[in-house]
Amino acid sequence: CAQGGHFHVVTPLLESRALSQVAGTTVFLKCENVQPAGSFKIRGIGHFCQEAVKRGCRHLVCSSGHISTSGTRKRTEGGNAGFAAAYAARKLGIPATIVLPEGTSPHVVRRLQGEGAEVQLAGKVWDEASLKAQELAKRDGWVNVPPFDHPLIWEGHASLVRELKAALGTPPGALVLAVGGGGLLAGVAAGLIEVGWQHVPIITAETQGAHCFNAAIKAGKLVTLPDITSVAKSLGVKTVARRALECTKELEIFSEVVDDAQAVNAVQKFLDDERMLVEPACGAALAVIYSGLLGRLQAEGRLSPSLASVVVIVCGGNNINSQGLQALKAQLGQS
Ligand SMILES: COC[C@H](NCc1c(COP(=O)(O)O)cnc(C)c1O)C(=O)O
Repeated sequence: CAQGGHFHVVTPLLESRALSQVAGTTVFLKCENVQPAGSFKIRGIGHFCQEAVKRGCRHLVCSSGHISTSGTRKRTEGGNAGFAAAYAARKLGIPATIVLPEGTSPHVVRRLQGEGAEVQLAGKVWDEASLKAQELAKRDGWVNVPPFDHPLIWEGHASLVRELKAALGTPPGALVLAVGGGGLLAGVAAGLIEVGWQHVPIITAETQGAHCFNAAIKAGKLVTLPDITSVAKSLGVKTVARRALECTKELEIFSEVVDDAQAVNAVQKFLDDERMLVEPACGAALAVIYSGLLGRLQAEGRLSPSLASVVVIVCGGNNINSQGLQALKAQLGQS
C-alpha cells in the first residue's frame, strides 16, 4: 500500500565521512537510489499517476528510454521514468504501456514486463517512440506520463525537500543535484521555496554531451542539443524544461558540467566509499565533490568558504551493474 498516501519512501540522509573529507565540510547524502523503482523519479511520477487516476485515467502510457551506444551497437536503456510509471501503475492496479524504440535490449523489455507493464517497440529513436505514446494517449482513459516537464511531477519531487527540512532543521550550505530534463531541479526549487529555504544555493551537474541546461543558461534561452553524446544516458534530454531555466531567476544556481570520465570515476569512488552502485547520471552530481568543483567555487569566492553542510542528492538509476561499470571504465580508458 502507499505509505502516507504516496508510493515513494522517506529516504535516508546519510552523513558521508569519505565525501566530507574530500569536500572539507560535512556532506550529507539523500539516498534516492533506495527508492522503489530505483530512483527519485517515483516521487513525481507516483504523484502524477495518482492524480491522473483521480481524474479518470484507466491506462498509463510512458515513452521512456534513450539510445546508448555501448561500443558500436546502439542499444536503448529503459528510462527510469518508464520504470517508475510501470511501478506506479502496478500499485494503482491499472495497466501501463511503455513505448520504447526498436533497438531496446531484451533485458530492459523483460524488466519492464516483470514490473507488469506491456512494452511496445516503436520507431528508431526515442523521439519517435514518444510520438507513438502521444498517439496511444488519445485513447479514452489513457494518459501519457511526462518524464520531467509537468507541475505535478515537480510537486511530487518537492517532497524530497520537506524531508530534508524535517531531518536537518536548519538549511544546508548548498544542495547538489543532476539535471537531465530539469524535473528534479524544478521540484527541488518548488520545495525550497515552500519551506523557506530559497536562499540555499544549488549546484547543478550535467555531463558534457548532455548539457542542455548549461547551454540554455549560456544562450539566455532554451536551446536544443544536436545529439546526446554523453554516456550518462539518463541525462540525455536535448532541450531542458522551460521551468528549469526560469528557476535561475528565482534561486542561486551554479550550473556545472563534468566530463564522462569524471562522472564514471565518481561512480567507482562512490561504490568504494559507500558501497552503493549508481548510474553515471548520478555520478555527475557526485563528481561535483570528487572532482573538486565545490572547492573551486569556494576558492573563486562564488560560494562561502565555510559552508555549514552540503547535501548531495544521490538520484540513483537502474541502468547500471558491475559489468556495465567495467565496460564504461574500459570505454573511457580508466583502469
Ligand atoms: C532521458 O532520461 C530521462 C529520465 N532520467 C532522468 C534522471 C535524472 C535527471 O532528472 P531530470 O532532470 O530529467 O528530472 C537524474 N538521474 C537519474 C538517475 C535519472 O534517471 C529517464 O531515465 O527516463
